Amino acid sequence: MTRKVLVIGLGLIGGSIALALQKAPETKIIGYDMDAQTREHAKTLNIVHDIVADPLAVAAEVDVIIFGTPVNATLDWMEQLKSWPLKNKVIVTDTGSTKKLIMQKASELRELGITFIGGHPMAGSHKSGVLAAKAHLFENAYYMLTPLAGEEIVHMAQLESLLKFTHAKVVSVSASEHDHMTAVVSHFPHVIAASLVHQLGGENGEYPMTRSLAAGGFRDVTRIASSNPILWRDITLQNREELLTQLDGWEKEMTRIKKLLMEGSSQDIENYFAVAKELRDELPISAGAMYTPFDLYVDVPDYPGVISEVTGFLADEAISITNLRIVESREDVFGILVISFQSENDRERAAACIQKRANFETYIS
Ligand SMILES: NC(=O)c1ccc[n+]([C@@H]2O[C@H](COP(=O)([O-])OP(=O)(O)OC[C@H]3O[C@@H](n4cnc5c(N)ncnc54)[C@H](O)[C@@H]3O)[C@@H](O)[C@H]2O)c1
Ligand SMILES: O=C(O)C(=O)C[C@]1(C(=O)O)C=C[C@@H](O)C=C1
Repeated sequence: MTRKVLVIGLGLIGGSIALALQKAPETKIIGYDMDAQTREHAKTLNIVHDIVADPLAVAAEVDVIIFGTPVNATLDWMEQLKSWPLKNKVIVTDTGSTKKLIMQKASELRELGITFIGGHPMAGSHKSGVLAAKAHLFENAYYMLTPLAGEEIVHMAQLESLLKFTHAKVVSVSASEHDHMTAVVSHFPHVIAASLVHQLGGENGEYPMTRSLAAGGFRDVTRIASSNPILWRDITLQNREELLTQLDGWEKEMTRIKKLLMEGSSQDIENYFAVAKELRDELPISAGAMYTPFDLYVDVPDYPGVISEVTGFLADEAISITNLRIVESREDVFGILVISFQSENDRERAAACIQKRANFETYIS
């Protein structure tokens, strides 16, 4: 029997989930977005199998509903769900970056016999919209589920059996743990990134050249400030308390730095950066769209043009690469070229292509 999945909100996240879940057997993905052009793109780019102009039209026949909408819009949809003619066994979930308010609303749905299990894939990008969607966006990323207390194991298993096609690492946490942890690693850094950009904006009058000098460091630290403001407005409103707690901690940290700058010895200052470096270097490797673990090591002989030769082979076979670097660890006539790919499949194709075309040895670290 075909399982029907309705995805509401077909932007970066909803579109990526829809693409990933197309790999699930006997599963039909139906999409809805409030934006007509997004619906059109989703259909022509085959992001969904079918598109509807009104989700209510298919509500009674779907087995799973996934919200890929900004978190305040998700709350509105959850309210509307209460009066929809849903299947008894429907499982409803979301992808939103905040969970406490959404799970409060989920308790109201439970009273009406509707199963809602909160979800949040910890991968994304500053890009938004359906055109940025990618099937592999969640590969190896954490995917947090926030079930209500006492959620039936069979419901969890049903949802996980579908989400496994995202190739994410599914974990369960409570809604309040979720909102605390994401405030630390995602929501508050977002506020800081935006504040740094505002601070740069303040330089425009007297030092207009400053913005032209914003190179790697500033760009790395502020990339996320280019995200969709509506998304972040909603996240901030829903996780305001945790953000205020983070802000208190940040103010204390800034006071510590101020004291360090005014009174600290050069050793104190060095220690401050050394401890930060150690903590940062120990972070587990990130997954998701920006960082992929799909590196291929290639032993390449040291002659001019060898790198463009290798990348040319890959281009000939339409294998896209996400990053490229050379490891300078040896001094003999070979070097190690490290090429990153978006997926396991791309890496396997690349290894086969390089071995066939150049017979350079390839290996995975
Ligand atoms: N961007 C990220 O990095 C990221 C990562 C993980 C989770 N999330 C969460 O995923 C959700 C979607 O984020 P996104 O990055 O895909 O945003 P997006 O802006 O790319 O897409 C949102 C989509 O929802 C549609 N939409 C907005 N309001 C709607 C409504 N009321 N009804 C139907 N459609 C509506 C928009 O037209 C758009 O297509 C958010 O809840 C966000 O918190 C985002
Ligand atoms: O990589 C980015 O651009 C993101 O902002 C992704 C990011 C994050 O902060 O890590 C943003 C919001 C999400 O809810 C999950 C992931």
